[in-house]
Amino acid sequence: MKIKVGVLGATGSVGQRFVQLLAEHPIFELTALSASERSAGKKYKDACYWFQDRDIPEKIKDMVVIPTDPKHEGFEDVDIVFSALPSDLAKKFEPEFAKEGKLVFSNASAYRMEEDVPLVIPEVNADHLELIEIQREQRGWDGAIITNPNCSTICAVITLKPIMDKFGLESVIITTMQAVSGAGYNGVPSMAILDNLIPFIKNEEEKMQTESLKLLGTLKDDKVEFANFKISASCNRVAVIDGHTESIFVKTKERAEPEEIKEVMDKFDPLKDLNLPTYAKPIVIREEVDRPQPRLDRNEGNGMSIVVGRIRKDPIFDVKYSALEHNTIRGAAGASVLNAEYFVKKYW
Ligand SMILES: NC(=O)C1=CN([C@@H]2O[C@H](COP(=O)(O)OP(=O)(O)OC[C@H]3O[C@@H](n4cnc5c(N)ncnc54)[C@H](OP(=O)(O)O)[C@@H]3O)[C@@H](O)[C@H]2O)C=CC1
Ligand SMILES: N[C@@H](CC(=O)OP(=O)(O)O)C(=O)O
Repeated sequence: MKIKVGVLGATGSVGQRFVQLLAEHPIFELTALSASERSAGKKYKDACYWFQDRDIPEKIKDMVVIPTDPKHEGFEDVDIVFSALPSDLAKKFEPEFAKEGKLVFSNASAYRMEEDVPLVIPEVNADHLELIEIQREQRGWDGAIITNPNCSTICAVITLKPIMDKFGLESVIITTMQAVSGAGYNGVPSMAILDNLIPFIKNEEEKMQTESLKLLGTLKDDKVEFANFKISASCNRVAVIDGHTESIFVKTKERAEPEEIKEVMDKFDPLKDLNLPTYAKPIVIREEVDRPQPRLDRNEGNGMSIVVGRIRKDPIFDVKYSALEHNTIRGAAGASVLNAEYFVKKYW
């Protein structure tokens, strides 16, 4: 018997990726698609401006969009909802679903930094899911809110985790080159980005500099002690449709040669024996001098692998490398679905 699930904000850019990942899922049955009142009552294919590279899954096309209301009949037998809502709407709606006993796996930033809310990448800090019991006690609800991080943070932190475990981290500097899909379908006007680059993404650097320390922190006495390495991010929007590229500079506590960094990254695969449907090897190393590239590498592991290349000595830090992530799959919808798959495997 599959677990019935819904998507909140199903017609948006991240919502469409959730629909793609969940339409034919072996564990989850997608039975509820919600959006705003202006979409409610319409068939999904009529409510949504679909812009993904494959057509709307056949079984989804004629599903009727429902209001984002946990008391609506369409949610009555749904156990898990995936939230693709913008942060301000997530702040309002997600607790309503948790109060109704639903598990909310959210891509939105609204609750990520709350002390009792797990901010999770299952390969990195799955034990933080234990915060759910604290959350339930403190907030008095039977459901829970579980969040995945900001897309650019996911990319960097997955590559930093094996380095931190083996060599420790002193300082990290990250420069991002982020795809326009990160801002949603209408986020960046074509006239603003064609033949251009924008050295600003609102709140992005702050998110990377805080979420990374929570993710790589330690769960102790029912709260997360943040990691204490220094981290600085510089975020840019570039004329790429999908795929965030990051230049990452690392100063380790113990000396580390590029070959040693490559080895720990390549071996990093803590979920490999769990048979999670959305799982892919978290880090794939490319040896070519000019990789990774978004157009060539973003679909590695069906968009769930981080592709790393150019691991090399740095004259100021210890090592530097390039990392690439599919920002709407590994960086958003895929991150939430993997969190839910891991939760079901371990706690259901
Ligand atoms: N990691 C990444 O690369 C990306 C992350 N994001 C993040 O994901 C989130 C969603 O972004 P995105 O998909 O672009 O957002 P969109 O604006 O494309 O979609 C927003 C969704 O929310 C729904 N909505 C709007 N108003 C209401 C309302 N009043 N009540 C209920 N539902 C409502 C919309 O429904 P309707 O169609 O009816 O208006 C739509 O389904 C954001 O937090 C964003 O920061 C976004 C893009 C990519
Ligand atoms: N802010 C990222 C997308 C993202 O991950 O946003 P959020 O942190 O709200 O999920 C971008 O624009 O590329």
